Amino acid sequence: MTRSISLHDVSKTYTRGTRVVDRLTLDIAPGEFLVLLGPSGCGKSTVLRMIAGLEEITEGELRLDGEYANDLGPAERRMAMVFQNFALYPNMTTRANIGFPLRIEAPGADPRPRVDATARMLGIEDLLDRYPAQLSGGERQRVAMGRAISRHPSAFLMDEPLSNLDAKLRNHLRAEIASLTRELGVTTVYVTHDQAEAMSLGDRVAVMRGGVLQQVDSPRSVYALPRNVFVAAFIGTPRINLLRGLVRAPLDGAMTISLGKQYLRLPEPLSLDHQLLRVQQGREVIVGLRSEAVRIAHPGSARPGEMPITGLVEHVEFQGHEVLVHFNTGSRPAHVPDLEAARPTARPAARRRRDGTVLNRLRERAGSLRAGPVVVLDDAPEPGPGATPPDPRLPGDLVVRTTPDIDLRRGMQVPLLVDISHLFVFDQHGERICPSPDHLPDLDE
Ligand SMILES: Nc1ncnc2c1ncn2[C@@H]1O[C@H](COP(=O)(O)OP(=O)(O)OP(=O)(O)O)[C@@H](O)[C@H]1O
Repeated sequence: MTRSISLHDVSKTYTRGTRVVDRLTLDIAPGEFLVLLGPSGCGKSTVLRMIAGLEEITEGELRLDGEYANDLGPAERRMAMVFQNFALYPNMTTRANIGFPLRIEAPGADPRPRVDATARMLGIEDLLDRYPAQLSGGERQRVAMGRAISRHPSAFLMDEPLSNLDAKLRNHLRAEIASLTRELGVTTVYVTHDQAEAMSLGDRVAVMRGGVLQQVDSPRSVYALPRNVFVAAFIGTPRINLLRGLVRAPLDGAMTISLGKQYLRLPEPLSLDHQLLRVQQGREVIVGLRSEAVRIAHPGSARPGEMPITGLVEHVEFQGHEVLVHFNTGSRPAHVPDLEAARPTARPAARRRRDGTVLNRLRERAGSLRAGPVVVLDDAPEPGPGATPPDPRLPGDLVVRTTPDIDLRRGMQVPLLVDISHLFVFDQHGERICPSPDHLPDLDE
């Protein structure tokens, strides 16, 4: 009943010739809950609509249970879609709304038993005689879910189904959706731009940027082993700290990563990961530090693997159960484009001219939107004297989470310990190099 969904090299080009989904390959197992996650406009809904049959696939293949399915009509796919705007018929009661797809599917058959069973499952039996206008947002969404479930579909396709609801209700329904889909064991593809929602719901999370799949993995893996800085920055709250660093690996001294005025000394003996960093000697890299990698403490209390730096308090964000402290450590933050926007920013004209190979020209002509490297450090402008930071709302270069009992004020110089075992290093293009990727880098490169 429930089915596997495979997309192989699937692209979508709308009439204007822009590729909004670019060579996406994804295998979704029967009964799996897969979340498509990414910023607004990155192509998530388009992927969902191609799976549903509501949008034609420009290139590539869709397979349902291994069978070629590009040309199947939406009804033949036996999938149910739930949208954010619920789309209930206003002139029908809850009973009629839930029973509607059943009446279309099997005219003449009595939909009551299935409608009643569905309403029982969702706890909405007492709402069966009400019209949508007489229901709250959460109740309407439950009815919409009921309509999707009653047909016993082979897959659920959900497009931001909770985004119109308030935070409390969203959390509640999120838990309901998770347990319901698990109970039914139906393959589910769920679209959201909310990383917390993706992490709490998905068996796996597929992160997209500019129409291109960046990584598909378990929530734990996308958090702990993000493939690139985009994934690292998109997932996790507070957002990972990304600092520009320089690897120094003298033959006769300790290996360090300098962060502007300070440096992190890598503990000896060097781990295999850190030994591999030697090839980056003299190159700029991006250091990623999640909030659990840094704590406020004196060097004397350092545990093995923790290295000291200091930070100047620039801003203290009180959040009740915790405090986020924004420090200035004298390093330069690395900025990741596209985190909120749809498309990778266009590269500067001068650089485009230099890259004018036949392949690149052909690619451009084909209207390809294949998202390029996430960050190219040597393209980033050097801030001149007196230059304003790119995001004036976020002072400091390092945000550290702490308990509310520590009294910190702007202007204080504070000792910090960095846990090197939680250190991420990304190369100039934003690809993760430490912890090392599965495939070791080509040292001759
Ligand atoms: N019918 C269409 N014709 C032309 N362009 C379209 C069409 N539908 C979507 N697009 C464009 O395709 C890109 C991807 O849109 P899509 O709705 O798939 O993104 P999304 O990631 O789901 O965004 P959101 O979270 O805002 O819904 C966007 O740039 C959008 O403007």
